[in-house]
Amino acid sequence: MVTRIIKIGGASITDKSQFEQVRLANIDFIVDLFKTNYENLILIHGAGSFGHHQAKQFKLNQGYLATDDYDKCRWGVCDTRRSLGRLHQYLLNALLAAQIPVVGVSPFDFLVSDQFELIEENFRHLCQHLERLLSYGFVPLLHGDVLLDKSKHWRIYSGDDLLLKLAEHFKPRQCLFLTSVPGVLRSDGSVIEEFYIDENQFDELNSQSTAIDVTGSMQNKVTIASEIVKKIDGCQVFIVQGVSDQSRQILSTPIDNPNIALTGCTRVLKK
Ligand SMILES: Nc1ncnc2c1ncn2[C@@H]1O[C@H](COP(=O)(O)OP(=O)(O)OP(=O)(O)O)[C@@H](O)[C@H]1O
Ligand SMILES: C=C(C)CCOP(=O)(O)O
Repeated sequence: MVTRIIKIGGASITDKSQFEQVRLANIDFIVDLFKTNYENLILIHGAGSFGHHQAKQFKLNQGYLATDDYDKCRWGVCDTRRSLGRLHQYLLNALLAAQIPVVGVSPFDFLVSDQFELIEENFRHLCQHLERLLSYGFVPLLHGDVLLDKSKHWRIYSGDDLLLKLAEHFKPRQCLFLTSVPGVLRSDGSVIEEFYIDENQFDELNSQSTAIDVTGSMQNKVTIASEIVKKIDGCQVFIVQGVSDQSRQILSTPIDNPNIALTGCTRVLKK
């Protein structure tokens, strides 16, 4: 049984406007949230400033295009994964220092797409591996990654997309997206506290869309969060600032409390 799946957004632990700039104090704050409730937990982290820059430079989310220099793009795959590995290491160090029995798991080692498509069969081995880790009491830490693709050589796979697939399989009680902003914001900057999937609209904030991102930023997050709410009955879904009182409150409230009511973050809901 999985209680929670949490995506630690790259924006919450790095400065995405800079190349490979980690925010160590933010990592410590977020790790502290899991110190006493890490049972049946799956963690995923995003790339932030460790990966999005290279992925954009080498256009990795388009796969390999015949017009591009193959060796250069292949190098981009290697460098993106090296960079992701650096951020992954920061998180592993902090989680282990907090006595959380974490082990790293890379989607690259398990998932191979075809024409960017991933089918259920692709996830079988990964999910079996995660089930075994969880049954032994480990906390798996996965991440957004580069995947190999049978037709296009490679693709980018967001931690948000991975969260949806794992949620479909494990049917957790709660999914959290920790990020750098309080939640889904309106164009005037106020937070949409209850985002109803069939009613609310997502407004892209132009002023905030300058950070480098190849996986769709908040818009993709809202789409994924909506899919989870649609597909998994009873799963609480929040988009919340990683370093905030709200994230602390959510993670210190027993999961069985159906009346968890918060201000200053977004809960994604269906009517
Ligand atoms: N309407 C909006 N509401 C909230 N954030 C928005 C909105 N429009 C754009 N954004 C941007 O989306 C960003 C969050 O998406 P992003 O994908 O960067 O988060 P993340 O998951 O934490 O990072 P990563 O993808 O690196 O893991 C915010 O930092 C904000 O700048
Ligand atoms: C290699 C990359 C850029 C993975 C992106 O994953 P995300 O930050 O979770 O969207």
